[in-house]
Amino acid sequence: MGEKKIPFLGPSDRGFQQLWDSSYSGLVLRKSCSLPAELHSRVQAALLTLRKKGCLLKDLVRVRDRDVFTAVSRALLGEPGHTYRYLDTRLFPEPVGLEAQEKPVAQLKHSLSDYHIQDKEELAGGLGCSQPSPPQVCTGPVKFNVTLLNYMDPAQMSHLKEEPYYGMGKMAVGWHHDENLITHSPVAVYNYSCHDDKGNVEKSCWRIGLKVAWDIHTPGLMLPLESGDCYYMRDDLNSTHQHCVLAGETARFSSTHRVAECSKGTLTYIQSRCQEALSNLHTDPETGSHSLVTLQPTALQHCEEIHNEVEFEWLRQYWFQGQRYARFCSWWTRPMEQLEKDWKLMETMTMLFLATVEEEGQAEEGRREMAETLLSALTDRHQQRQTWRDRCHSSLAQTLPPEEAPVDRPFWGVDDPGMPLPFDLADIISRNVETKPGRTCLKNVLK
Ligand SMILES: O=C(O)CCC(=O)C(=O)O
Ligand SMILES: [Fe+2]
Repeated sequence: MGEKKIPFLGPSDRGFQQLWDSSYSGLVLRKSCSLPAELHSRVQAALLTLRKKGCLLKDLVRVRDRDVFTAVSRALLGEPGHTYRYLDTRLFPEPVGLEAQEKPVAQLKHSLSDYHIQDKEELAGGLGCSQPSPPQVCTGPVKFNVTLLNYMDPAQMSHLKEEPYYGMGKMAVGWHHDENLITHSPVAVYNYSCHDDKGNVEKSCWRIGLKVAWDIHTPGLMLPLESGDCYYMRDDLNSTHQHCVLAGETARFSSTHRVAECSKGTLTYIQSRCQEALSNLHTDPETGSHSLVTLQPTALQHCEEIHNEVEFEWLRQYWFQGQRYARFCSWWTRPMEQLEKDWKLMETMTMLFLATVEEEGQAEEGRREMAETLLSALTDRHQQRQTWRDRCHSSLAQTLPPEEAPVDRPFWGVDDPGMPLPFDLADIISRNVETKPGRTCLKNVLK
């Protein structure tokens, strides 16, 4: 309040184009008229159908250790088994049942992929439809692998934050860099403002705000969007700049296309990690009893890391988003069951590991290291379980209808005979950091 704002320029300001060229050259606008009318109508119909089917939901994300609902409602479309992670939330795209709606969006994606302008001169032409020159195809084809759809109706929002630094107006999405992308991933965004009447004054239409990161001298840039317009963030624009979305007066969809960094974000990846860990578990074919193949500290550490990864990056992430996909007959149901089975075997592995470390009268080499490894993995697990419990039971989470409410899973009671270790690891941790005479405890080992 009363603070001095940094200037920003819009299209009607002098020096706008010059500022764009000099400080925002990775931003490219592609006017609505450059896409076929038929594609517009198919994509827009698909977006409206997704809204009608209730596929677009607000995410309960985490920003600076606090839970918040996104102001926009979202849906992730993507290749089966691929996920997209942002704001401590892993989104699991749901291909089943949405296919009819996905097709036009996939078509849009291809169309946006093909269009990769080399010539920045295009920009000037791009602002009007007068220059029909076909866009140049870029150096290499872009393969967008995730599409994040956004939707917001400002009329339904009781409160939207004011853009704080420049005074650009109300924000639907605050300043951010897009996360979890490959380096220099282009981001292509299709803008569909419902019932957009042309000739809108700047204030009432949807706009994009851009700023140079860590810079309070370069003026910000404000780009108004008409329905059907697309914009691209190219080169390193997403990492060197931040962007925000400024709300107009109408309901509005955006279809955002990106190249996610998914080396650790696919179902195949986590399944193979689980296999790696489980290769250290031997099951006696006669008795069915379990034992660890190797007690090498590095191998055990590796297993405990995978254990935490599958529990916190997959199982809890998935269940935290509740049953929201269940009504579309989730593609993820079976894979998640299998991951949970694998995870449960890893609980057995940790139990065996713990038993070895706590066993009396053993003086193996590497025991100290084993003890340290175990204690650090368990402490991490314990803290992360607590964080997920808190997230699941937060007051915001309570406001969700039952079918969307977060589920704290896996969870089990103190004396669940089916589980090798307790859910709450506090006792194990504390008994192993306390000195207890006559027992070989981690604390003793660590001395
Ligand atoms: O809706 C837009 O134009 C962009 C939204 C955005 O920045 C995002 O989803 O990351
Ligand atoms: Fe973004």
